[in-house]
Amino acid sequence: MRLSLRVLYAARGVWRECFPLHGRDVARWFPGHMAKGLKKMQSSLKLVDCVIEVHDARIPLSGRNPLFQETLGLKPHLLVLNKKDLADLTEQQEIVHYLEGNGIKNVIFTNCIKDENIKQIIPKVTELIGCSYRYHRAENLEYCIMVVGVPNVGKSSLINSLRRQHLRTGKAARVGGEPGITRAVTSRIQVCEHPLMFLLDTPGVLAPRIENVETGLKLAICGTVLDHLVGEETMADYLLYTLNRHGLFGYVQHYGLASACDDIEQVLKSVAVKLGKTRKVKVLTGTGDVRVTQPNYAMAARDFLRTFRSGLLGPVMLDRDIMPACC
Ligand SMILES: Nc1nc2c(ncn2[C@@H]2O[C@H](COP(=O)(O)OP(=O)(O)OP(=O)(O)O)[C@@H](O)[C@H]2O)c(=O)[nH]1
Repeated sequence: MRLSLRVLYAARGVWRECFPLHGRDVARWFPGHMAKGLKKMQSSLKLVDCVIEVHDARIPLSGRNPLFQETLGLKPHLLVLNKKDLADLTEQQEIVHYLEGNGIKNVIFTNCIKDENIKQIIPKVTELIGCSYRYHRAENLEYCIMVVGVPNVGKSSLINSLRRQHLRTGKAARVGGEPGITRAVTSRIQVCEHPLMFLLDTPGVLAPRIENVETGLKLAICGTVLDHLVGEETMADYLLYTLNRHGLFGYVQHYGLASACDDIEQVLKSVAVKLGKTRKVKVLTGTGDVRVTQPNYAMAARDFLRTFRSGLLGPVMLDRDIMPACC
């Protein structure tokens, strides 16, 4: 829900201009152990004709792992921006232009839950392979594609969606709401008969160094890192900051709040009360212990994030702040 211009105007200056980042150690959220996954991918690369990189359409310009390009970059590359149902793609053309300017020429926006645009993938991949030199694989009539990406962006869902569309068959790759469901580079999974095409699913691999804390927070609210590593209340605060700045006030209606607000404590308190998520805590007073009822902020933060991730607060473009005005 977008509020009327009058209300938005009245609220101008109320929202925070920037998110306080002090003291947040992004390195702790993204431990460097993921290099192992990348090494495995490299060793399978000689079997591969094309790399499909899946990323979250809500963050099309940030949070991708630059090592994919550096280490797997010799192969034809298709960027699939998935979860388009959750993304505000009003500026899709500008995004595509910007990516093109950065050397990413092949981009498809998908929704793997509803199989949207999935049928464009195999023809595109076939075309890319057709234009490339396949080295020792030139005689081989079957294609092998590696699917890479940061955790939880929908790599396994994409494989399952391709199989539904081209083979009319069910699930082959495990899907989950948390990052880290795929643990190893899998054996080949067939996704198409004509041309005969196989995919390798791979574990999600984050960049060893995230460029800045704000990118880290965007990746976190999109669910690419385990929530407890960042802290649900910090993430809820960043989400609130973003929604307000973008004029997305769906949360006010969703939780029946009196008005939009930029104070996370206030919002979580109202959410907790609304959801009946309170808890009794013991307080030591001068006359002894008393039990008081307090809002359960942690449960409220969890619900706020879950609601956002399921799309109930409306589509969002988290990279709007870094899109150059002219792109
Ligand atoms: N709304 C929406 N959700 C999606 C879409 N594609 C996948 N999901 C959900 O995103 C979550 C992660 O999907 P997976 O396919 O397991 O992601 P992954 O990249 O293989 O995850 P890892 O194994 O952790 O690397 C699941 O809850 C999916 O149902 C989509 O297009 N739209």
